[in-house]
Amino acid sequence: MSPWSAARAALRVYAAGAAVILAQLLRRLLGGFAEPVCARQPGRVAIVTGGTEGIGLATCRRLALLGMRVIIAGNDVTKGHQAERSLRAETGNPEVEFSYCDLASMRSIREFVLKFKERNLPVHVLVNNAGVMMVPERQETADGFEQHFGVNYLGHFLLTLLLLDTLERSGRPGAHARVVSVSSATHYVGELALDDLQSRNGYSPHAAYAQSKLALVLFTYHLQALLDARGSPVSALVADPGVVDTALYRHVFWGTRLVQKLLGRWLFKTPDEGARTSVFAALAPELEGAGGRYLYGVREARSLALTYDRQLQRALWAQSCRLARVRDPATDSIPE
Ligand SMILES: NC(=O)c1ccc[n+]([C@@H]2O[C@H](COP(=O)([O-])OP(=O)(O)OC[C@H]3O[C@@H](n4cnc5c(N)ncnc54)[C@H](O)[C@@H]3O)[C@@H](O)[C@H]2O)c1
Repeated sequence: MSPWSAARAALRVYAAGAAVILAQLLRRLLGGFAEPVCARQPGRVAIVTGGTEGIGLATCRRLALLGMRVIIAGNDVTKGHQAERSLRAETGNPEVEFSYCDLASMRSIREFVLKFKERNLPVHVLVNNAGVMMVPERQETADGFEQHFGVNYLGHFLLTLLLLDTLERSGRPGAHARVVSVSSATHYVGELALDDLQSRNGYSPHAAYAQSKLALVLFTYHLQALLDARGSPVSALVADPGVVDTALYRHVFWGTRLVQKLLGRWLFKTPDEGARTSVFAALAPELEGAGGRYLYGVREARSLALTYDRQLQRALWAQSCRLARVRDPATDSIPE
């Protein structure tokens, strides 16, 4: 990627963020962010990746308050156990637990799933929430994938496919299991470099983040098409939380961090406000059986036109199966 393309990607990402911030400010002035209305969920099970802090932790809190068994899947053991303890105490729900899962390692993801499956528990909700943003220098995961692509997208791709049989057994007509993938408005300015998904030909932290979030949308729509073809009682949805005051911004331009520090309480959503979209996607009764949607706040929105391109969805899906060395559920084989 040329320096010019990298600068253009950065400008586009900051412009997308600024547009969301303005819309949020307006919404706050007009009365705030709507609450999803969801029934209690006793006996139901959720897995939330990156549930140790930020939006993920707030999502776990809301799900635990509704009586779900919540599995916090994360790569930080100390924060994981802290989150487990504090959520149990805050919500009075003893069925909150931490389980180690490093999305930057295919082996760790496989071990997490194996351990989970040994318990014969159902999964009614999988929230693919964990993420990294704008890692300044190009870094690779344990398996040699660019960090944003590997953690934000491919790790979740593998996790979802490995849990798909359990999700399919856990859902039923009228009460679909749900896969919620947390994307972002930056997907609107993202580009998918199918010939260079790992950013080997030049690295831009902004382009790499936006690409990973775009990939999650393409993945969700293809997954839904596959689920529809199989008649599976599982829905796949995208949640866009807005601009939220979390530690995700640790690597952004210092000016943005200053705005976050000084004006965050007005311009940014709180983690709990950000989590409402994930919880809406995971549980709202009005979304029953209505997968393949992009949700912003508690409403459906259109994603980037490119995300509806079936051919692009298929091409990314096939490459992802190859890279993650996982069987395509449609053909039960790893594509060539
Ligand atoms: N904060 C925002 O404004 C915003 C906007 C749009 C989308 N999002 C998305 O929301 C999601 C949550 O972000 P956040 O704002 O709460 O950020 P955060 O930094 O507070 O939380 C990110 C979580 O991901 C986990 N994580 C990171 N690397 C991991 C790995 N290798 N394995 C397992 N877990 C890992 C972290 O431990 C943490 O729990 C991300 O996918 C992010 O892209 C956030």
